[in-house]
Amino acid sequence: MTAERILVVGGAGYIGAHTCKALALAGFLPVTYDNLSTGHRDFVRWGPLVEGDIRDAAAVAAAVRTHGAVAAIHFAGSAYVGESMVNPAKYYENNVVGSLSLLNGLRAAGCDKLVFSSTCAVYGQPEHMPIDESVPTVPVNPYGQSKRMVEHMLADFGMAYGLKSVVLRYFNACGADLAGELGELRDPETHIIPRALMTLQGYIDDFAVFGSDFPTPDGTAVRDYIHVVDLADAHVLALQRLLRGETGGTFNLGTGEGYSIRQVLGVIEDVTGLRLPEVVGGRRAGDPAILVANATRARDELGFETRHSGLRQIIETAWRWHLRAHPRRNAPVGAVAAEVVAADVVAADAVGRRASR
Ligand SMILES: NC(=O)c1ccc[n+]([C@@H]2O[C@H](COP(=O)([O-])OP(=O)(O)OC[C@H]3O[C@@H](n4cnc5c(N)ncnc54)[C@H](O)[C@@H]3O)[C@@H](O)[C@H]2O)c1
Ligand SMILES: O=c1ccn([C@@H]2O[C@H](COP(=O)(O)OP(=O)(O)O[C@H]3O[C@H](CO)[C@@H](O)[C@H](O)[C@H]3O)[C@@H](O)[C@H]2O)c(=O)[nH]1
Repeated sequence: MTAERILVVGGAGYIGAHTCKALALAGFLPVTYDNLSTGHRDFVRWGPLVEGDIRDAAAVAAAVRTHGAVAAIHFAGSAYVGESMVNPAKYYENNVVGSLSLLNGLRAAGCDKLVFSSTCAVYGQPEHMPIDESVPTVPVNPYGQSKRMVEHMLADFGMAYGLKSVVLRYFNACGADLAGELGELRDPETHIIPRALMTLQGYIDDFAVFGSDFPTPDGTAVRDYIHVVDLADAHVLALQRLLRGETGGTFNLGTGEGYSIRQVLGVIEDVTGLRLPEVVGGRRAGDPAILVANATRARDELGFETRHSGLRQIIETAWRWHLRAHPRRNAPVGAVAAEVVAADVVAADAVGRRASR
């Protein structure tokens, strides 16, 4: 029996590539459609790569037809909260205009099933935690706003054209492939866990905690960190639901546990045995104080469970990946993507940086 083909849009990126691996393990053939703007050619290992942009609807339609894709998963977009505050045009262009074009391309080719990467940033800063899917969406940054607009588009396309979609609102994706094959690799890197680890490796010298005056127990922002392998598995469950002909829906994906930045950095120091600089800067514009998921609906309706999202396992897998992916101190991060080797060079280096505790 030939494997069903799934168009994985943005499949060369961090979460997309982990999902391609999970799809392959579940018996699907992932066909990655990506413009490689932030993705990596060498992350595409479980199926073919079609190089293309979501803003090219004809190319999307051609990719669906050529490969016979029965459904699509849409990861492509711009995803930095801070950047969206200073360059909202990029977010409305790539995330909103791009998604509209993608939907038109899928429709033209008769592909009527879609799983969409949304975010807890659609909620803004709700008053009560944890956040379930019925909480009103009041985004506080253009990134979250752009994702919410796409969610509306999906609902309208569902009613008018019969598109069946599952919206997955992830909280903070983190960690790395358990076998060390994939991980976070961005240039520039803005996310807290990889930035802290790269600081310990000597790649980043301006690491700071952004804000210590939030209304949280220790004053630093609280997030719900979910392992990327758990997220990848959730996409397979969502896809299978659509392929069974069941209705779509909107689901939070998180653990229900919130950790402050200080707590995260404490576990990082514990796992690595290294000390981070204690620098506190101002708040980053657009950052909510606390975001923690109520993911009961995903558990009850998708059968979703987190299996790898303990904070320690998240950091252990991320650290292992960083030791392999960034073997050369001061090398541009993107440039070493293809040379995921020589872990012991950095391991030895890291031992040299070990500070007394
Ligand atoms: N990382 C997180 O914590 C997180 C949390 C919630 C939601 N999300 C969402 O999940 C998705 C994936 O995030 P990620 O962290 O893997 O990011 P990523 O940047 O690693 O992946 C995005 C991928 O999309 C591709 N892409 C971007 N614009 C494109 C375009 N116009 N045409 C074709 N391909 C394009 C990139 O090359 C890249 O491979 C994003 O939509 C993001 O908003 C991420
Ligand atoms: O060097 C750093 C980097 C980040 N932070 C803080 O750490 C927290 C988490 O930041 P980050 O890791 O950048 O994640 P978020 O801003 O929460 O955004 C991520 O998580 C969102 C869901 O919360 C997703 O939608 C986004 O795509 C994804 O980038 C925030 O308070 C940041 O200000 C620091 O203090 N120092």
